[in-house]
Amino acid sequence: MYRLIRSHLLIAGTLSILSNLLLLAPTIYLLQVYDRVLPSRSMETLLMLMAFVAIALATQFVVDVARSRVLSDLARQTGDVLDRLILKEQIVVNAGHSLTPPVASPSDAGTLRGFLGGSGVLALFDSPWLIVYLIVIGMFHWLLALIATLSALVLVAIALYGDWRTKSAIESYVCQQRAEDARLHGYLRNAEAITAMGMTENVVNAWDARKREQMLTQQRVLDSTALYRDTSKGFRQGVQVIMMATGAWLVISGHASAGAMLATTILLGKALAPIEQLIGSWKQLGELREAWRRLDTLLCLPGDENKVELPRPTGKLDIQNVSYGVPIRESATQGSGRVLLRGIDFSLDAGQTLIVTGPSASGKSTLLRIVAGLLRPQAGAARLDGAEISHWPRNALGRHIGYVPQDIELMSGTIAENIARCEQPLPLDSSAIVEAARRAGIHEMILEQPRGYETEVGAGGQFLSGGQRQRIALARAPFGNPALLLLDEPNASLDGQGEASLVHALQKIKSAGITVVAVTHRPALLALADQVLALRNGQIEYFGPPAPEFACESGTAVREDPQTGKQPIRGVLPVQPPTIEQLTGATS
Ligand SMILES: Nc1ncnc2c1ncn2[C@@H]1O[C@H](COP(=O)(O)OP(=O)(O)OP(=O)(O)O)[C@@H](O)[C@H]1O
Repeated sequence: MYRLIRSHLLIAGTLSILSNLLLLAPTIYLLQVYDRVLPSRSMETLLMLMAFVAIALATQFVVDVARSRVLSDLARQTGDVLDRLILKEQIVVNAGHSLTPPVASPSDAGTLRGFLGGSGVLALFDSPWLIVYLIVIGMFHWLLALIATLSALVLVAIALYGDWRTKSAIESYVCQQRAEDARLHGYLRNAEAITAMGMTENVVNAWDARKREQMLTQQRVLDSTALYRDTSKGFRQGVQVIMMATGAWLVISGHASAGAMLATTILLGKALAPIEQLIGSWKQLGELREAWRRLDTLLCLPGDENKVELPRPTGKLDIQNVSYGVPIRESATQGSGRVLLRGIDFSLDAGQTLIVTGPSASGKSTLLRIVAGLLRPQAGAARLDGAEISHWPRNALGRHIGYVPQDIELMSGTIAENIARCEQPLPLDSSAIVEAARRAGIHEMILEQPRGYETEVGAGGQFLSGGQRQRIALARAPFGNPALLLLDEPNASLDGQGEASLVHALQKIKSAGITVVAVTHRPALLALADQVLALRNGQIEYFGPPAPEFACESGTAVREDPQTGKQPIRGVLPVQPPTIEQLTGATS
């Protein structure tokens, strides 16, 4: 983090030194008026002093404006860098279906931006000047310096005590706040079901109960901060009275001048002001500290910078003894967990089509996510053209992969933008977009939309039907000619006609030499299969070419039934008897 903001901070720090030096001018002016102008009654001296202080004040104004500009520029620049990183990390974490939330959230960048653009940062810059002011007070009289030092120590002690008392409360409510934000997001995603089933009141009540708890914690922090702020304010005013009284006593006993008495009282006020301001904004400082810690961790996360970009793969896939597990939700501890895939081992030549099937929750989508590089197996390796998938730079790998997830949500934007994978600006030559739509058999469907390819799909694609969303996702996947196409139940929302055009599209894709891995429960895609993989309980039950009984006729898988003749295969594909060890060498 420091590296990101160092240069701006150095400039702002230098300007702060200048500003604080210039801040001494009015005090010197006051001292001179009292101790020199009044006894000598010299108008020239007064005019000279006025000119001196006017120049100092004007310069200070310029320096302060410049310092604020530097800091607001820093807030904007840092925000830009962090916002990008945060969004990237959130996408990666969500794509990996991780139980651990993203390291940082957009509100962390907002907190930092707010702090850098506000008065809190100025108080931080000004507070070290306390020592300089104390030295200057000491130059007038040691007793005044002693009072000032003791009062500064008391204020610092109040600040540290306040920090100690509120730290854990701030941490806990920031944590609650993040969990609530995630929950709120979940409610909004499920708005349709919530409204349709009359769950709105229940959801709002549940949310309200949790929010109230969070608000109570926040209120405790605010109350304590207000208490420390008022205490420090009262204390500072009391100290100024004592300081003035001591100054007056020193003047009466001839140890100091009247000017020194006033000057030191004013200096003390200036010295303590930033500390008082910091105490008053302790809640924001606590939030900033939390945000800073998370942003720092985010910036330290390993990126793709050092990964070597490999040439375009041919699409040969080697899944070598892959096992994948997740920690148990309740304990969320590493070590003990649940195995979702165990000893998955198979290879697919470039250009081959693999149909993955198996009962619900057998691990099909999990396997697909591993092949897409979204999940990293704990054991074994998934390789694309011999290179471990996790070793690929994420963006480079993505260009070679077409992926249709099980739950399709399109991005806000036009149909064309969605097909072109949100490329900005859209390619000038839109023939690739139209070609992708034609290949998926949706060109005509798109032309029927109100604004054709320019039709807005709405948030998540809400203006389109489930089948339309699926077909646009199917056009997007092979856009850019990837080497590997991964489809998770691509025909789940399609009618007979849609399924037939999907089969047709996949035939074209297959003849273009693209490797395809498609998860399906339905037999229509079997006609395209070079290999079939059947999973059960996270293990391979069958891997090999479609067995003879999976014969396909007119795009429909059929099996010879001794009694009734050829019957279409329905539901889950029939699988070989479990010969897992022979087929995969997997150990359970
Ligand atoms: N992020 C996760 N954390 C914990 N468990 C998970 C996670 N993702 C998947 N699972 C579990 O892994 C198992 C396999 O899920 P997966 O989605 O791979 O099954 P599937 O075969 O694709 O099922 P379906 O055909 O119903 O889509 C399920 O029991 C699911 O609960």
